[in-house]
Amino acid sequence: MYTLAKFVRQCGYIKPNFASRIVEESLGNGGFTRPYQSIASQVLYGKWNDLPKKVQHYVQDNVKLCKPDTIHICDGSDRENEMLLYILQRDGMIKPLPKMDNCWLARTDPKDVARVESRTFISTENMRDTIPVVKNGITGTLGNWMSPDDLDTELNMRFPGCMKGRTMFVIPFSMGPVGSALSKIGIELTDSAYVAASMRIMTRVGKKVLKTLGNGDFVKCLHSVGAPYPLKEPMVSNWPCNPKETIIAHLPERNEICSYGSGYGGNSLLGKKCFALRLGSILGRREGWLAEHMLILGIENSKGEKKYFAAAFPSACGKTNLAMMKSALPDYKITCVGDDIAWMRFDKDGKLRAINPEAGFFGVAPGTSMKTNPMAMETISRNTIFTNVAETSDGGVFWEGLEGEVSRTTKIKSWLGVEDWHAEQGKPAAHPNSRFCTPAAQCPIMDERWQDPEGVPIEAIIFGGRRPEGVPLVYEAFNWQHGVYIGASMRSEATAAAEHKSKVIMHDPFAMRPFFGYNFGHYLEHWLSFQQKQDLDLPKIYHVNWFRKDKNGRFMWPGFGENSRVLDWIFRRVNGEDCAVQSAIGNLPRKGSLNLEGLQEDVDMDALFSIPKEYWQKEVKDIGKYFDEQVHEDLPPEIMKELRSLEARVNSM
Ligand SMILES: Nc1nc2c(ncn2[C@@H]2O[C@H](COP(=O)(O)OP(=O)(O)OP(=O)(O)O)[C@@H](O)[C@H]2O)c(=O)[nH]1
Ligand SMILES: O=C([O-])CC(=O)C(=O)O
Ligand SMILES: [Mn+2]
Repeated sequence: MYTLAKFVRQCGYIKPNFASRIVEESLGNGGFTRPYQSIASQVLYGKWNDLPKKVQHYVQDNVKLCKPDTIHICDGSDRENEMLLYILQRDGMIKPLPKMDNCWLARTDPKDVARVESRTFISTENMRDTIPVVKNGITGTLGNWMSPDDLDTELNMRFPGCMKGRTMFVIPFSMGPVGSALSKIGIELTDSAYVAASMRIMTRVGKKVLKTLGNGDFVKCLHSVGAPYPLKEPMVSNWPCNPKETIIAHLPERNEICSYGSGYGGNSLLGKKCFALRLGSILGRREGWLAEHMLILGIENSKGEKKYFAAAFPSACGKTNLAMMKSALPDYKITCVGDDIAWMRFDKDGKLRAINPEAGFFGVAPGTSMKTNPMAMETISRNTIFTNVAETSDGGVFWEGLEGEVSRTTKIKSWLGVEDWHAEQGKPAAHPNSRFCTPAAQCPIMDERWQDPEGVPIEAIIFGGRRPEGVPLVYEAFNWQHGVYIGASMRSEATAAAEHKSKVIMHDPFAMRPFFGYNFGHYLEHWLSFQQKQDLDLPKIYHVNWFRKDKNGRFMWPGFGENSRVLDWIFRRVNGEDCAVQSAIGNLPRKGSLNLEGLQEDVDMDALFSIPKEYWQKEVKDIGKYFDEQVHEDLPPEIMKELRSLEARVNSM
């Protein structure tokens, strides 16, 4: 009988820990590197000659450097996916979830669960290209710069021989629909089958990409878990990584990304944050477009009138949930174009057009339920890789927020492997940054134009964050420049998406603080530049806050599907409806203009929309200090002008 196991064996895949040993035995030379034969003979899967010359050179250079035992050239086929999953399962990195359809659970080393911002660097000749020059004596918080020489030293300490005993996967991928003028191609080299299987979901992978690429240029993405054989330390949860040596490096001048030591998605799926946001934002500035940490949604009313909005909220602050919400207002239908990243460009008619460069969702699991996000629940019911969630005794998944949706008799095993987990034990069942990785095409409300190579026209841009105090549910910018100021002054409670202590209120301008590819001051100039251009249809700009809390620490607004009430108000504003009143901070909904029909919960609207004067005076002061210290001389004067006008308006409240 022809089995997958047999096929995998025939291809020559051996367990990584045995690979080097076998090479060692067969060579009888103490296990040092295998004598250099031809690179083609190292290829277990795929054809070396199918690779364009430039790609061959890139692979060749890095095979010499990283010394993998074998090479796999990804073609994106279903059969390949079965192999990847088989290998991952065999190596104990994932296990099947039999209650679901082709779903898998990965548990990481608990030291490798989130993005590591402190180890993320951008390297350019000129420091000021990358980060603002901060005020004397202040530590910068708007990105980490490293000189190319220093970075080379860091990389040379890590990459040589880093893939020994492992297979190198060569992943040709397209960010954006293959062949669209707005899309870009990358090649990721990785020694992680988990990354290969996830990239297949998150991006468009395969032969078509190579064909489109031809001998053109691509973004070079090198990734290693940093755990060559023989291992220096035993693996935890069969999850290879190297947290002590982790580094995520960007070399925009060489169109290159090098990530070492972490297998976690945000650090290892290099098409996402590293390429689509950090390098993307640099390209955007150079070429006159925008790469943003934004969801894209479609909203259609009962008259068949349709608009598209983009929204930037920091990590784990509600993009996925807004992008695929089920509207509480029966008059509206929401459709999803993307949940995390938007590439946007003004077209020849002056309309801002957006594409979602991704093909999947790498979404936060906790909090997702039939009640809060039924569309996500449907999406993740099949072909999904879960990471660091808890599992149920009947072969399903569990996380905080699903309490009402599992039967009382099922037992729960926590993400750390604690059997018979109970909430009373005081630790969460799932890691707060546990994620699902799932194909976008499976979402029942994908917009009919989500893969449109032209992109969709954006009519409103929404900023927001977790603001427990002082910030109303929604307000509207007076104009583009004021809107850019609002984006620049964004703040939010830290979340588990990165290594920061959660609940601290952090500045997170444009929800891009961890993702700026270049100097934030220059980024602001780029945004402001659009108001000088003739005949652009500039979208209206808003700020929302679903996370205001009352005295008892409870959310004042029910959120999720009820957020459609805010989208409705924005929709009508974009249509020019007179339903706003001016306030010191922006335009607020006129009393009674927010549609509250059918709202089940009692909401104290006055409290939800209040703008406490002292709070805002402090806010203005904090933001002024932040700009002065962190952006300093790189702050465009227009932004300071906006801050001063806000201050004057707040003082005269
Ligand atoms: N209270 C409340 N919580 C929300 C709301 N929307 C989302 N959340 C919760 O916030 C958390 C993160 O939400 P996501 O939508 O996954 O965040 P995201 O912005 O897509 O995050 P990244 O993928 O990290 O960029 C989840 O636990 C959600 O359940 C809301 O309207 N109200
Ligand atoms: O990159 C990640 O790990 C997931 C994500 O969307 C974010 O953190 O904003
Ligand atoms: Mn994100």
